[in-house]
Amino acid sequence: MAFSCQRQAAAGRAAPRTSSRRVAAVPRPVVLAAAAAAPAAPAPTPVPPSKLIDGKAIAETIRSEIATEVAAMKQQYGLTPGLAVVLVGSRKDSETYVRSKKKACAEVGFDSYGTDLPADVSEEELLKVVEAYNADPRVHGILVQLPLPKHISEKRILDAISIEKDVDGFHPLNMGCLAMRGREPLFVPCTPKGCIELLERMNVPIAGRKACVIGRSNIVGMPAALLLQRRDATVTMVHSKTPDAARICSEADIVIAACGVAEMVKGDWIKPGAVVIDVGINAKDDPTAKKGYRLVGDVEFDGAAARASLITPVPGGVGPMTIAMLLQNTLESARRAAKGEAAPAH
Ligand SMILES: NC(=O)C1=CN([C@@H]2O[C@H](COP(=O)(O)OP(=O)(O)OC[C@H]3O[C@@H](n4cnc5c(N)ncnc54)[C@H](OP(=O)(O)O)[C@@H]3O)[C@@H](O)[C@H]2O)C=CC1
Ligand SMILES: Nc1nc(=O)c2c([nH]1)NC[C@@H]1CN(c3ccc(C(=O)N[C@@H](CCC(=O)O)C(=O)O)cc3)C=[N+]21
Repeated sequence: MAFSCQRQAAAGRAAPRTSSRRVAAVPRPVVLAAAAAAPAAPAPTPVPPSKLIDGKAIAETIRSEIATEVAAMKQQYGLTPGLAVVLVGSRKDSETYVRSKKKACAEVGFDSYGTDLPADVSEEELLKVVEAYNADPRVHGILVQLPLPKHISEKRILDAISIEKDVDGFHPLNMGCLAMRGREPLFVPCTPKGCIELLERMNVPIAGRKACVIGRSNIVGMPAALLLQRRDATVTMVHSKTPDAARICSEADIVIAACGVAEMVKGDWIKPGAVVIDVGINAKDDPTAKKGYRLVGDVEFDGAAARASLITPVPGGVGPMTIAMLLQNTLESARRAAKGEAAPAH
């Protein structure tokens, strides 16, 4: 197979990178909840703002950088980046994510295209939709929202997305290039890319540090470990069959938690001074919350924050970065199209 993943300049590689600029100062929340009335029970010590990695603010900065580049691209090439989002079925969480992706597109000046299909759509029908977007020159990125219904082969659908429009970075050729030395993927998966971007924008050194990645999924844990390892961290991966996860985690300078188990990573799993990136998004019953639940991560926040030097909150940490990275990948794809870079044979 004549295939090259090597056209992308920098996304999967160690710094320096050109696709995003470092922010000089990261906006931090300034006001701690004022203790107007003393709480009846002792509340956990508030986390100092200086410990928080404000993913929401960093993602906003990135989105405004992207908006500036989109305006320039429109002027220089008369080209507007386009993202196609395909949603199958009517899972509430998927509908919410798809809505926020389309809104983010509009805010930075992208065109977005959407196809909503019923949960019982056939694999063949879905493939036709993907193929139509593959052939559409207005579309620079294609995202098929996961998970797909059981009767559809995720593998077959992800394989059908043109690697040049694979802004999720889930195609096996992009994944394979990420795993190989001397190769560069065309796109790096958005969530792990967002985790690394947070570390870099917070000036957290990665090279030579010990990292622990909890979870080994294709979309988060595995590519996160590969990205850290590409930046010369020594990475240990923990999964559901790992017998001594707490001990392994407690040796790490950098922890990326992506196991999908609410608040599994406890405070005493965290080495004092470590940096904690919590990817998890879990709904936890909370009768005091408006919706009857609140979002928590895979890390028990208060306990971990007491020991960490930096930690991401949930929500407002990795989630907004995932969307910012999706926009960044789509912009990069449009830039390649504008420059007429040759398509690799595949
Ligand atoms: N913020 C964001 O943008 C995003 C957030 N997420 C969130 O991140 C989390 C992970 O997502 P995803 O990777 O898709 O999840 P998956 O369910 O696909 O993978 C979970 C991984 O965690 C491992 N795991 C499960 N239980 C344990 C355990 N008890 N101890 C150690 N490891 C365990 C599994 O191990 P094994 O391989 O052995 O089964 C698996 O590798 C979820 O909370 C999800 O909602 C996901 C995508 C984006
Ligand atoms: N093809 C595909 N690509 C994906 O990238 C993909 C996917 N399928 N399926 C589902 C997961 C999940 N995911 C999230 C994106 C944004 C937030 C996000 O913005 N979260 C906010 C708000 C959360 C809320 O309020 O509901 C936050 O954490 O602050 C979360 C999770 C992308 N995923």
